[in-house]
Amino acid sequence: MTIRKLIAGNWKMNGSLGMLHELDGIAKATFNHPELDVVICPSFTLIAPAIVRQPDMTFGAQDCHYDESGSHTGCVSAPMLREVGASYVIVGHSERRIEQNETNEEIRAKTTTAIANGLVTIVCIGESRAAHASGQALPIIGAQLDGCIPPDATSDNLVVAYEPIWAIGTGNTPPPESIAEMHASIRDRLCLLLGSEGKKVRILYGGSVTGKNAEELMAIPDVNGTLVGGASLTAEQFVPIIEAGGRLA
Ligand SMILES: O=C[C@H](O)COP(=O)(O)O
Repeated sequence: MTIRKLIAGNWKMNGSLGMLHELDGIAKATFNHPELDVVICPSFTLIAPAIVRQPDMTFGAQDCHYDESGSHTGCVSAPMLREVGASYVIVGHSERRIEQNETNEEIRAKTTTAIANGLVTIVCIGESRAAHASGQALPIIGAQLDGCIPPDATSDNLVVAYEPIWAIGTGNTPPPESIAEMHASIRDRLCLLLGSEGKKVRILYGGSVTGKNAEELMAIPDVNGTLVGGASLTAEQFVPIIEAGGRLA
């Protein structure tokens, strides 16, 4: 089965109005590769201006609340994201799990609300360096999937991103055979949780993806794209990743 690849850029708490010109080169590469999906997830404040700059590109957010509205100072809801034109949302990124103490239960609630509001939801999972070193990665990933994935999610509205925490922003990536083992295990779990839909859900790899390693990483079985942090911030670094995806599509 061929699964359409997704290249997602997570700008994290970076970027500014003055940097949106980077989207021009990214858009050009995106439109040259209609066989791929490309999404940029800037900060909340940049989503609307990014859409004004490149109205034909796809944009997402980096989080949303599990309630649709209410007394949650400083938070942003899924309907608000849809209203400004976001199509995707990332939930459960390890930086939020660690800094905001987000639990699997909250992440599942956010995923349910995001999907109900028409957002394609990228659920992040990944093990710590300590868990990796002690051989606990597989059970931890399994528990995160069991805890975070709503039972009625489908391949149209759910994406899973495997990001080993120790690979994020470090320049280190796991060996290809280890990524292959992890993605195969995630695929098996998704099939258990979602039945035949689990066979089609896109599983992204994230953690120190660059233009140099993207093709090798996306050639690994069951790696259906990438979630890119640092290298998504400029066209110079992100376009080669889009082109790598295009060569494999
Ligand atoms: O969401 C993106 C990931 O945390 C990866 O970040 P990175 O590409 O800077 O390692």
